[in-house]
Amino acid sequence: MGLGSTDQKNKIKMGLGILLPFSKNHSSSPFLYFPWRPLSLSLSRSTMNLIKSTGHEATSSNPNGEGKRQTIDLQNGSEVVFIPRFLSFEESWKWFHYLNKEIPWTRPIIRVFGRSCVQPRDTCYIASSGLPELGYSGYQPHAYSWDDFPPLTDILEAVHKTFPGSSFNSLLLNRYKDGNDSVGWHADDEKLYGSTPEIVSVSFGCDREFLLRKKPRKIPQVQTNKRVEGEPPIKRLKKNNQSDQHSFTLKHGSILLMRGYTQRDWVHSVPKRAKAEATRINLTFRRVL
Ligand SMILES: O=C(O)CCC(=O)C(=O)O
Ligand SMILES: [Fe+2]
Repeated sequence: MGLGSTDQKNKIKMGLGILLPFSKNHSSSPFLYFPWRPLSLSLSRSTMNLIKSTGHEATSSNPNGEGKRQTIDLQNGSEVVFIPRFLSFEESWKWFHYLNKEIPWTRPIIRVFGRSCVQPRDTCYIASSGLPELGYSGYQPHAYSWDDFPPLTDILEAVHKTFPGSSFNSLLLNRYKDGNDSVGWHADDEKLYGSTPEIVSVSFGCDREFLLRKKPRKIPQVQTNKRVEGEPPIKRLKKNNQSDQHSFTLKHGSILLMRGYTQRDWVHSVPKRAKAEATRINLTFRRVL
């Protein structure tokens, strides 16, 4: 069932709202959703402490610059940038409907901890020609061409404008049908992205929580009396503290960038959420070296 129906849209957790007919300029969606509640960014307190607001984002699609750009310093060369309203609601719905309908979504079989299972979300992969092939969890997605989906070059351009110096050449798309779909803890640390990849994530549809957690670091055991002479020190996992985890609510039209050593030192996930009853579509832009 598409998201064009009133029932489905009412399920989307963006606050209560009213549905108004779309103006004649907007062909792809019959409705425009107006939230009565302003968008708010939900972050953990530890994340709030680290946030530096660096001004308002004013793009052609968002001329009022309503979404504040927030830079979260994760320390040791890792950083996240979050812009809650990268695209307007209206424009984001157009993207949602286009992607939901036009992308050839598949739900592949992947291998996790040595077992085969159905990936708990739909996916599709687009890449510039001539790049090395992507593979993850024993799955090698077919690489579609950007020319197969011409509108996507518009959003790619907007992403490049928002993050000057970025130059993405591939896109992994995810579709979470409802709160039962998810992505488990992982880092996008495949060799083909290099040691400090920039990964940009644009979200459409249902709000979902995005979690970041520092990878546990092995430190030498300090209690030397437990050591057996001649053997290397026992390693134990350092306990994470509050600043080692962050939570973002990725709302319709938001954008999140991870950069620096975030993929080396942190893992991220979009966990299952019983309350998420509608579909979310996510675009992750990457640069294959
Ligand atoms: O859906 C998201 O926001 C994250 C997706 C993700 O982590 C990935 O595709 O590697
Ligand atoms: Fe990821």
